[in-house]
Amino acid sequence: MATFSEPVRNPVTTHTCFQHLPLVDISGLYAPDLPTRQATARALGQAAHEAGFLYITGHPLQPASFQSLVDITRAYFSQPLDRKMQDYIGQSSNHSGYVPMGEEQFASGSIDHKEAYDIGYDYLTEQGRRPMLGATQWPDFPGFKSTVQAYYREALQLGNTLFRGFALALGLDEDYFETITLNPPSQLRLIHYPFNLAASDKPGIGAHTDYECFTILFPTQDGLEVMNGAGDWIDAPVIEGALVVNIGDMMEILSNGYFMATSHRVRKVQQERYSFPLFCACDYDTLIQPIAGLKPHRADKLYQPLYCGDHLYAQTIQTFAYLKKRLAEGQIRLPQNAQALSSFGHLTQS
Ligand SMILES: O=C(O)CCC(=O)C(=O)O
Ligand SMILES: [Fe+2]
Repeated sequence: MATFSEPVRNPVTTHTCFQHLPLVDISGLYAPDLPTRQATARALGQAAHEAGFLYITGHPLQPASFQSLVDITRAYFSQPLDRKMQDYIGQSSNHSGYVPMGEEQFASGSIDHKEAYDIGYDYLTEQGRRPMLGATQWPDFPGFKSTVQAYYREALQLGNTLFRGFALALGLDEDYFETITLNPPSQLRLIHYPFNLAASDKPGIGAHTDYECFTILFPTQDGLEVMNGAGDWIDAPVIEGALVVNIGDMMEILSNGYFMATSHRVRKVQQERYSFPLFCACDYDTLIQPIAGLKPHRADKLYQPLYCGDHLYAQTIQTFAYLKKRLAEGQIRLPQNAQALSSFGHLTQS
């Protein structure tokens, strides 16, 4: 296994030393009776507590939606770079568009060997637009918008069901998250890790936690690695038809450490690889702090309240080259309470 320069691991973790990710059939979250939904939520909650990462089956997304998404993404990325740069994310008003290789850098400073297209919530109302919430920059590419938007909507619906499951798992009202997930700045990324025969020890994507509440990930190839409670990297291979769900920074705060943002990275594999994370956030102005009544699970952490959109924006400013440049030139500022990269989960910056 390749060794990359790693941040320091925080020894306090709720995670077990799992050797594979747990798998939860979530079909019970769609059951008409509450006891079945509660039992499924308990399984979801246990997996999220002990591993922070799990496979889900029994979700309503269909193979045809996955296939259409992969086909249109492959077609889009096969265009020449100068064509894709016409959709460059740095020219959008709300952080959506094409992300060339090297644009995004995580804490280790290493370059990721990937390109991406970031899709936002496509918030078309004038009022309430923010740096990470507005009209998505769509490329002029036949079939792209309709296909990607259809997947986005299905996956966001699934996210709403998972929010209900997490609410039950935390002992809250099932609809606890409903009023704070009306127009969330939830991003869908289309990621392409190009074929590379010599790809042995390069990071496809460096170690990090996701910033939002949780992520719903559809990967087409192996390569994902997840850190367990012992600090070991565990392979999360593709399971046909299953999606991967993982806990992000904001769910760690909301749950008072019961769920922990979980570090992961992608090993560069020789095969061409696509992956599609949908990062499920709360509304932009939601104050993210431990939910009243939830007891603390991490003695080492006193969570500072922060606004959902501000946290996303702060982390994005610190990782995207075009925003780092604007910050250095004084055109933009970090939001108040901005956290350093890698402030959550069991990896913290040295
Ligand atoms: O490509 C993957 O499987 C994971 C991508 C990821 O972790 C991310 O974009 O945050
Ligand atoms: Fe991630």
